[in-house]
Amino acid sequence: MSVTTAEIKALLAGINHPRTGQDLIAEDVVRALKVDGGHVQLVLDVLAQDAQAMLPVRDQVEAAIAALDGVENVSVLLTAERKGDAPPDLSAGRTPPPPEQVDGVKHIIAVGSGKGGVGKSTVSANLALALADLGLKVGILDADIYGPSQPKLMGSNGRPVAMNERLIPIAAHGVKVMSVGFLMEENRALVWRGPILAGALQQMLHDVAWAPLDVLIVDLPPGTGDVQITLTQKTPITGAVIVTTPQDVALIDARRAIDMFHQTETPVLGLVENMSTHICTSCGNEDDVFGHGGGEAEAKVQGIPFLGALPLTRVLRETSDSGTPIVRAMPDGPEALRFAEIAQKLKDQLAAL
Ligand SMILES: Nc1ncnc2c1ncn2[C@@H]1O[C@H](COP(=O)(O)OP(=O)(O)OP(=O)(O)O)[C@@H](O)[C@H]1O
Repeated sequence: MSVTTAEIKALLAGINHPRTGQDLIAEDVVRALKVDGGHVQLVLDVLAQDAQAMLPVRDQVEAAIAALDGVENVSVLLTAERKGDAPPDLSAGRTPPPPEQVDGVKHIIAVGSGKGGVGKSTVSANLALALADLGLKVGILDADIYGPSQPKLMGSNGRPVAMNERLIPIAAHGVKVMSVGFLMEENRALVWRGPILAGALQQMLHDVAWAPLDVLIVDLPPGTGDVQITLTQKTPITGAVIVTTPQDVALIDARRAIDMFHQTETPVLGLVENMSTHICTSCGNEDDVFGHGGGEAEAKVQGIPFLGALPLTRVLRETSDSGTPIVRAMPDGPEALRFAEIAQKLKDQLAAL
């Protein structure tokens, strides 16, 4: 039997924070808890002053979860803001250094979402493959610190090797892949948030042998934090694609993400509504259970292009879990065709620039 989120939370409520003596749930340090069958993933996000003391707690949590019935593997990431790190400056009148071009990359498209779990990584991976199918040379940079999912989605477990002081991205399904997940493994005891993390992103842009690429898709973490802001300030981005689900709460967060891109003068290339409708596995019936259309309406209000809607289907999830995204696994299916349409719209936009 699979482990449940409630069991994990109960376990975390039995482990105390070393400084305050409160349990980890009460202390509110648990982030991004994900239970997917026997796979458990979570982040302990702590204050800088507690980082060292929390290292053994991270190990303790990992061991305790691993010992639960039904757990196949577990990943506990410890993150902290470094003391003295200045927050990114978004104030008007700032003079950020001029953005640095990424060698041999024509266009960078950032894929963002206001809210986690809306399918941003799934969309990034399939969009990258659909763009490659249109004849473009494509790369994916997975900058999602809280849950780097491209290695799993793209079925790429290889380790990038260095050549001439640059990391060679992993080739998967006809595109190049680099993930913060590949970097974390070496130093996974503690990941500093904030500028350190943003620095890792800069490294993945500039110290990776991407060239030649027509498009680099950057799969951003959800929300509007340091990574997103640093990327938009330090790198000339062609534009951003926002992924949302039709639910109101996701749309509110999508609006925030759009607003951040506007503030940083990053063009928004369009909005994708994911999990728009549900397609029944047995009968093929398309059902409006989530009230589809919210994304399209929001795009209209925001004055940005609506790129398309993707259904929620079991095969979409299964193909992602198996490491062969649906655009490759079922290239003639309805989902792949919708990704192809979205990719074509983006390609047309890029050509018109
Ligand atoms: N259209 C869809 N149909 C079915 N399952 C989907 C669909 N889109 C995404 N999923 C599933 O939903 C889960 C979350 O998707 P994904 O990891 O792409 O989201 P995310 O927004 O990148 O999440 P995070 O915030 O954790 O980075 C995954 O299990 C994925 O397979």
